Amino acid sequence: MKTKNVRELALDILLQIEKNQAYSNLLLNQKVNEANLNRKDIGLLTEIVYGTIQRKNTLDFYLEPFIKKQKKIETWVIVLLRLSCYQMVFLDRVPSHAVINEAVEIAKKQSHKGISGMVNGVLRNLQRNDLRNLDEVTNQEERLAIELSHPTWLIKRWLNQFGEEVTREMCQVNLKPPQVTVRVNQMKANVDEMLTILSEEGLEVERGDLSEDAIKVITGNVPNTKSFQDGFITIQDESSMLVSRALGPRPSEIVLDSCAAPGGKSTHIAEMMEGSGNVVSIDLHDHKVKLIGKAAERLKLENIETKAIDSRKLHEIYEKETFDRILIDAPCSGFGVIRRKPDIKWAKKEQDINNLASIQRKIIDAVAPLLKKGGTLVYSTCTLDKEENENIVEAFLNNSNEFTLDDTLMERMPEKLSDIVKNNKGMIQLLPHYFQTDGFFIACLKKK
Ligand SMILES: C[S@@+](CC[C@H](N)C(=O)[O-])C[C@H]1O[C@@H](n2cnc3c(N)ncnc32)[C@H](O)[C@@H]1O
Repeated sequence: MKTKNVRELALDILLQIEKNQAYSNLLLNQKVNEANLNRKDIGLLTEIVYGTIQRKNTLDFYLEPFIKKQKKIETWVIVLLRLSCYQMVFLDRVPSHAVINEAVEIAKKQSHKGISGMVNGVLRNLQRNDLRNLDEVTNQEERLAIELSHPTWLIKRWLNQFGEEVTREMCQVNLKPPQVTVRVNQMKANVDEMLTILSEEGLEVERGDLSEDAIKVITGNVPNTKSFQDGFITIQDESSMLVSRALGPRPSEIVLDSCAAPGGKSTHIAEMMEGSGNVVSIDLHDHKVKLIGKAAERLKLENIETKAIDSRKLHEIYEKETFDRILIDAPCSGFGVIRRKPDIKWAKKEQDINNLASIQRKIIDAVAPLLKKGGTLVYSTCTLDKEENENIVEAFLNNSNEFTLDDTLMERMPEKLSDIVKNNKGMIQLLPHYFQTDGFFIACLKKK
């Protein structure tokens, strides 16, 4: 079989994502491994795939005048036009005529002459004409949705909850490539030692901005390092590291992680407990539970026990007041991680927020009785919407006289955070533009 070039691979990946058959990050990794590309091509492929998904609304706005007269255009042709338009408008390393020639060649391979002629015509028109002006769009929400390439319904919600300035900043951050960070396994080394070791392994690294265990990786492939393979580090975003800090586990405790896969926080908790006590890591899906086991094995952590169970049923399995601490890192809409998984913003629908909120509410109700008196419960999500965050916690508190918000939460958080984050006593909403991290919500509750 003839090997495919970067743009053909990009078309395959984008088409599968468009048909909702795959997640961008997983599919990209899989294709990169299969195609055996060099570093430069991996960079270009990543940039085209992510950029085209991120800017989809804007690209469609630019293309629309040139394709509106066409009868029915097949999805693959739209995707090919989009990825070509992305390169012509947003990348300056490839000249437009080369982008057009490549697109025409791909269209010829895939179909008959009429289609390649149409692709050629549309892209040449795009090249010859000035880009369409956004002022044509008078509705503020629709204009922002096109300019910042997010769905209009999401823009509306964010404008309501955060106002225009913050909405703009969050959307801008979502159009940038994500930062890679690693968490140092403090049982094996400290951050200073790891900065030296990782540099010696050829990575360009810096101390993290926010979390005390974090190192930023500027360049280099983390999974290929000996440090990663030997369990000295784990890939994790800095804001995600703060969740286990909020929980504050201590050696020898019994901790429940009720939505644990792939194990980023369970392994952090187990490290903070210095390998002692017991972390009970639950996830709904058996195949995902296996990932927690794999991570624990790599980190040589023996204090993690994994089980595939629906957390909404945990109260039927465990006795009341079994655990010293409980983490609910709930399934959520993921709008805090759009930089990492840009397809999320197109795949998720507004109704999903209500459905997720109902699951979140059931999980918190089911696991709260399992916490010992005086124990700590952390509810977290990697999303930004009130309905999945504050509203869940407030509704739970309104129904329970056993729990209160923990107003000592900020004492366990980095000092930098108190300057920026509005601390609603025991609740923190970390927005992605504050420190260029993932967006996270963390609420810390105490059982009386
Ligand atoms: C945000 S992710 C957890 C990430 C994890 N805490 C980490 O740090 O690596 C949410 C997880 O909840 C799981 N999940 C969804 N519904 C669940 C349920 N009813 N019971 C248990 N786990 C559930 C999903 O499979 C998903 O792995």
